[in-house]
Amino acid sequence: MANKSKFIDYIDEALEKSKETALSHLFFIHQGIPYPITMCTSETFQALDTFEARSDDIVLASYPKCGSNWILHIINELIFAESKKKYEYPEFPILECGDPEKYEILVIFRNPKDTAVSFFHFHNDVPDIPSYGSWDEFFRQFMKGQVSWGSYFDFAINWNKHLDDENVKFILYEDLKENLAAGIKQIAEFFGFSLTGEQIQTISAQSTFQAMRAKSQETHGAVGPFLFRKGEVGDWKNLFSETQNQEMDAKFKECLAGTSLGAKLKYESYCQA
Ligand SMILES: Nc1ncnc2c1ncn2[C@@H]1O[C@H](COP(=O)(O)OS(=O)(=O)O)[C@@H](OP(=O)(O)O)[C@H]1O
Repeated sequence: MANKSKFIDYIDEALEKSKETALSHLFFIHQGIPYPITMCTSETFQALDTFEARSDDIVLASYPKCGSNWILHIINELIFAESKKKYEYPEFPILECGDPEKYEILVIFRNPKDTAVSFFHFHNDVPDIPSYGSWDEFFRQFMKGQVSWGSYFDFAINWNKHLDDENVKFILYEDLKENLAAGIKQIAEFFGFSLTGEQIQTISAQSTFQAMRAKSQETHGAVGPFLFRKGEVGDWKNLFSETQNQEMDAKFKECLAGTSLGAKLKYESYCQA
């Protein structure tokens, strides 16, 4: 994250607002989806209606807690390796709308159980962000899609329609964990960056959870160590009850069984093993 001060200023401001916000007052609804009033405004959505992308823009789509900061870091390193230019964010780099046809889009997914657990910890660990009464309460809201940025499953159902589009590249968090260098190579190839094996190895070393967590205060400010919390696959086993497992398994089946995305998420390996 190059232009750190603006990036961190934005996060700090959102945290400052969160301090005075009760969970029951956290959301405003835009087109049926809850967004946190501490980070999004209806004016931003309105302004984005007339947003025009440049043909070489890169767009990343992610449900919260699926690894968006991980991918942003990798993209920055790839751009730096290719062009020797450190990308400077003029603003906080999250766009909520726009015409996806104009971009090459990376979409990162993570299994829904670990995503929910990461999301719960973020709310309840960061002192200034409104907490849920318990994991069970968060789980109920997550399953109803009544959390910030709405339903994981609706997000997944919508992206399932676009996975095979030419301008879309799917990345799975768990695959990246399994083989970071291979994932970085695929991302580089998708964007047409021609890097040496050595450059890919260097970026891999800088993109491990430990390396990013060590720099998290510098890159993300006070929230850094909470954002880069654990970075593991299977942490859901520490919180999910048997009933919650069954409920999530049934929801996955209902929404994604037999779909292209359903297969790509490797649910049996990461959520049932
Ligand atoms: N390098 C690397 N390796 C492995 N895992 C990583 C990495 N970087 C971020 N993470 C984990 O991604 C989770 C946060 O996701 P996001 O960055 O999408 O969060 S946010 O929605 O922008 O708040 C959060 O997951 P949990 O640790 O399970 O909470 C981060 O730790």
